[in-house]
Formats: sequence, structure tokens, C-alpha cells
Amino acid sequence: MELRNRLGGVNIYLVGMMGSGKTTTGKVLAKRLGYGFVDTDAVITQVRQQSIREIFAREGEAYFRQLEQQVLAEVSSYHHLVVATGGGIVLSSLNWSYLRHGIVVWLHVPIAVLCERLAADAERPLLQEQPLEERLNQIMADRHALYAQADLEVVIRQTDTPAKVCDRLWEALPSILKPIASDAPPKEPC
Ligand SMILES: Nc1ncnc2c1ncn2[C@@H]1O[C@H](COP(=O)(O)OP(=O)(O)OP(=O)(O)O)[C@@H](O)[C@H]1O
Ligand SMILES: O=C(O)C1=C[C@@H](O)[C@@H](O)[C@H](O)C1
Ligand SMILES: [Mg+2]
Repeated sequence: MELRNRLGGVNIYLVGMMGSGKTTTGKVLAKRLGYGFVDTDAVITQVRQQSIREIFAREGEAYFRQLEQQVLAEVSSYHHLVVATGGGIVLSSLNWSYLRHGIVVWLHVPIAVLCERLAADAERPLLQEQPLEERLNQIMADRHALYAQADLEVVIRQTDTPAKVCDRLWEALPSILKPIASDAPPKEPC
């Protein structure tokens, strides 16, 4: 059976560190699956008409996390979506109760690759005050065990393009879906 049909409309939530490619890969995956695409960060910036950097600076991180939770709660009532989450979505246990309605995929990218991707970043508020590699290592140490609660981990190499990441995810997804009837061993006669 085709993977899209096997998914039965269940949402796919991409989690992972800033720069791991949740937004970039999510768009490619949604197109391939014929799913809609939602980016929780983008919804927040659209609704608030402010950048994430501005929301953190003016209202603080805790307020941003509340908005993120509201958006996730809303999104989880829909189906047939690929959802690019914010990197910190895994921090709240209530968020996990929404994420668990779907399939959670961790895009696990080595810190060295994240550093290359984010070296020139001036927008991500949590990365502005410390040397980048040190800060990313610290955030990863705090969150590693949370990301590891995902249903599926895709370990990404430096040379993996977004299309390649999708290929790898596509190949891995069946391993966490219920076996289809044709895959099941034939029943023994009684
Ligand atoms: N597989 C990839 N290969 C090369 N560059 C990539 C890949 N995936 C993403 N990028 C680049 O890395 C940067 C960060 O990607 P993206 O914004 O998709 O990350 P994110 O996980 O959504 O981050 P955030 O948590 O901050 O929203 C972008 O410049 C993007 O073009
Ligand atoms: O990892 C994080 O905590 C964040 C990641 C981004 O997606 C944004 O949600 C924001 O910059 C915070
Ligand atoms: Mg993103």
C-alpha cells in the first residue's frame, strides 16, 4: 500500500534543533506526501505581526512559549499536515500530548553542521549572546533526551540535501507503522 494511504492522514511533526531543517525539509516532505504544510514559528509571526526576535525581546520567551502551545493545540486538531515545529516545542510536557496525536520525527543534525548553517544568523534570539558552537552544545545537552522521545530519529549527514533527508525519512517511516495485511506472515491452519 502507498505510504500516504498507510499514514491515514495522521500529521507528521518535525522536531529538532534550530537549523536542523524542519522548515526546509517539511515543505519538501509535504509536497511529496500531498499533505498541507504548517510552520508553527511562521504562524506565530503572522498572527502577531512581529518577528520571533521581536517577540522574545518585547514579551519574553515564556510568552512566546504560550503562543507556541496555543498554535500547536490548534494545529493538532487538523489532519494531513506536515508540521515544522519550533526547536523548543519539546520543552513542554503538555506539547507532547498534542505531538503524540501524530508521528514525531527528530531531524538529528550534528552540531558542526548546525554551526555552518547558522553562522550568519541574526534572527534566532537564543543564539545571539554566546559563541555559537558553545550555545548549541548547551541547548542540545538540555534537550537531547526530549528529542530522543520522538517516534523516529533521522540522523542527517552534512551532504544530505533536503530531498535526501526526505528520502531517508520516507524509507524509515514504514518501520514505525502497523504492518499491512500483505506483510503479515500467513496464518497457520488450526
Ligand atoms: N538538508 C539541508 N542541507 C543544507 N542546508 C539546509 C538543509 N536543511 C536546511 N538547510 C539550511 O539551514 C538553514 C536552517 O534551516 P531551517 O530554517 O529549515 O531550520 P529549522 O529547523 O526550521 O530552524 P528553526 O528551529 O530555527 O525554525 C536554512 O538556511 C536552510 O536553507
Ligand atoms: O530552539 C528554540 O528554542 C527555538 C527555535 C526556533 O524554531 C524558534 O521557535 C525560536 O527561535 C526558539
Ligand atoms: Mg523553522
